[in-house]
Amino acid sequence: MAKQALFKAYDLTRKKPHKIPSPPTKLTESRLSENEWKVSKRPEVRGSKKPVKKGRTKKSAAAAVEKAPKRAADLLRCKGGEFQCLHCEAFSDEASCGTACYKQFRREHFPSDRIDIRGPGLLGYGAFTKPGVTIPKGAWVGEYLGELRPLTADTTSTYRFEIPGVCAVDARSSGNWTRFINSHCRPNVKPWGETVGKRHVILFQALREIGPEEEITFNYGGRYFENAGFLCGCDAQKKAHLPAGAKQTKGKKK
Ligand SMILES: C[S@@+](CC[C@H](N)C(=O)[O-])C[C@H]1O[C@@H](n2cnc3c(N)ncnc32)[C@H](O)[C@@H]1O
Repeated sequence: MAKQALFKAYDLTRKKPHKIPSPPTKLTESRLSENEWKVSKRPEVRGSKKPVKKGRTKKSAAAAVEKAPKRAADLLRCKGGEFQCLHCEAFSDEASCGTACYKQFRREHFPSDRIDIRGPGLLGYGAFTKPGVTIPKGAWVGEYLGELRPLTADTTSTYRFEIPGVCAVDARSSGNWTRFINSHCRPNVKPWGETVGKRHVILFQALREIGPEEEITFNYGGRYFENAGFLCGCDAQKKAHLPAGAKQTKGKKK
């Protein structure tokens, strides 16, 4: 896959391709805007909800909310002992599980030479398996990477995924091939929120065997299309339509 081709994108609203300025392929620690975090509510890490103590002044509660994280990557770190690592199956307070688990999981599951980015087509660019590549049912095909942002910041990006209670991963201007996965009403992968090496991750898993040169898709869901203000244009139906499983919201159809 040519490096340049990776970070072209298709803007359906302007109906033309554009290039993304800075494409770090690693989950980024850059662009962590202190101000963005200051105005946001501090993300609440799952399982770490502490009741506000009686007698705590409004001022000190506000100070806790305004403290920005030192590094974006720290946000993904699991706290407490209730998470089980998908790789080593240890619970997160056990010493054996950590960065090594995450690295090993990535090496084992995500060989980089399986995917091509093709397009632009009707839905812009898309992610396809390369000729000769077959992905078995149940395989982990990739991790959704991007900039880590507060849950409350800029919810308009159409490349935004939420890790509930943790933060949002926005692949609008950086990410990996998974940012090119289009939506389909008969998808072949599904996103999961998982824990690998004491880290919150969003992983895609094959729902069935995926053959060579097949487009990789998942169902973005009704809320995505409702927020984005357009209908699903996948080829499961002849006309633009509500995505499979979504309920019609009165007056929203365009
Ligand atoms: C995460 S991006 C996928 C990659 C995008 N096609 C590109 O070229 O960069 C999501 C955007 O792709 C387009 N898209 C993906 N699936 C679609 C679908 N089923 N119907 C309409 N637009 C879709 C929309 O523009 C959407 O905002």
